[in-house]
Amino acid sequence: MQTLTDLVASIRPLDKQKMAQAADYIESLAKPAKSLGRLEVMATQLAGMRGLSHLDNLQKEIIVMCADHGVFDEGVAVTPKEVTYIQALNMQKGLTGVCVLAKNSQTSVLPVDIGIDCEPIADMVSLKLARGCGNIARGPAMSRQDAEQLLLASAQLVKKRAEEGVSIFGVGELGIANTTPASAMISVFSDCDPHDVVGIGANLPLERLQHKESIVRKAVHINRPDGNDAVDVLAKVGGYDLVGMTGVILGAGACGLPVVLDGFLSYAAAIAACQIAPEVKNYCIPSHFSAEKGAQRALEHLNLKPYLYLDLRLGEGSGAAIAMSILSAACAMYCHMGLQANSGFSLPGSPT
Ligand SMILES: Cc1cc2ncn([C@H]3O[C@H](COP(=O)(O)O)[C@@H](O)[C@H]3O)c2cc1C
Ligand SMILES: O=C(O)c1cccnc1
Repeated sequence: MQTLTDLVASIRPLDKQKMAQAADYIESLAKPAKSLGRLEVMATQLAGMRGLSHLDNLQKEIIVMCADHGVFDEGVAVTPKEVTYIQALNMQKGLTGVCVLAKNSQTSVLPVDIGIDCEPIADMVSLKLARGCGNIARGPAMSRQDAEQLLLASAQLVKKRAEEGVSIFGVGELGIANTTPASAMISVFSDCDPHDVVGIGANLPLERLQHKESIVRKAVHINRPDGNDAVDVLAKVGGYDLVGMTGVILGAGACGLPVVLDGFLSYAAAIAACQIAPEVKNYCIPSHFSAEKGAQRALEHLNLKPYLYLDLRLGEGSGAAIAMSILSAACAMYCHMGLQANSGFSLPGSPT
């Protein structure tokens, strides 16, 4: 994976033949046809991924990209900036929301310092180029070169973890103020006014929402990102964590492995990833419908239908952690259910 072009080229289409075989096999299980609904669709999708030779004993991991944002200085978040660092330490201790939910679904969590405004953190994977990205209300978040370097480094990390046995990835993030750049990215990609996508993030008081909208508008106006060039959008109005998430999504696709999305921030990253490499969409598994205002618009743009409606708006990968149990359920169905033939009956398929 030397260049972004190589990375994109290594994302292959799903294997249609294997998917057809899997669909036939699922039809032969001891149940009415299609009665396990979207679990069947999910198992069929997974069966088409070249990185999964069978759907048994899958090792699940959520990579949590942690970084700070210069735009924090514009008063777009109520949380103290140090909370990014403090919560990153809590990730290591297993104390965050994503950690407990991931533990509950037998999933590991890998926090990555991709630009927290702090000294190096002992025993934490680091891809850090700088302590926080630029303030997008005054200039670009980072150079295009830095964005490309971080995309490749994040994809490389996924490849390494896949070689070490991880077979299902999830994406998460931590970065106080990051709903501001994510809103900017989504408004550029879906060509809509910031008013339609800017939400309260981590509880910004409603009376400050207009200010946050105006900062997003200013960021887009000053940087003039090209909505048809996702790397330009990431570099100009994104952030290190959002670039890292995009790299994780592309990296999973390049390994032929599924990547479970999380909430609002992951939607922004997934839109960027799908624009860079449209084929990667087949490897994306949506998890939940975020309660952040712009979620609907982002998911419509992605054309993905979430599995869970839980009013989550935490981030970190918390929704991905819960959805890992759904992936395990789809695999359990596929690998362990009895067959109609072995049970002495045969049912007609359901009408399509
Ligand atoms: C304690 C705490 C833990 C979090 N974990 C994730 N987020 C989430 O909220 C932040 C984005 O919201 P905003 O743009 O309004 O700052 C990100 O860190 C995101 O991961 C948290 C936020 C807080 C306060
Ligand atoms: O949807 C999310 O993931 C989200 C929403 C608000 C704040 N942080 C994350």
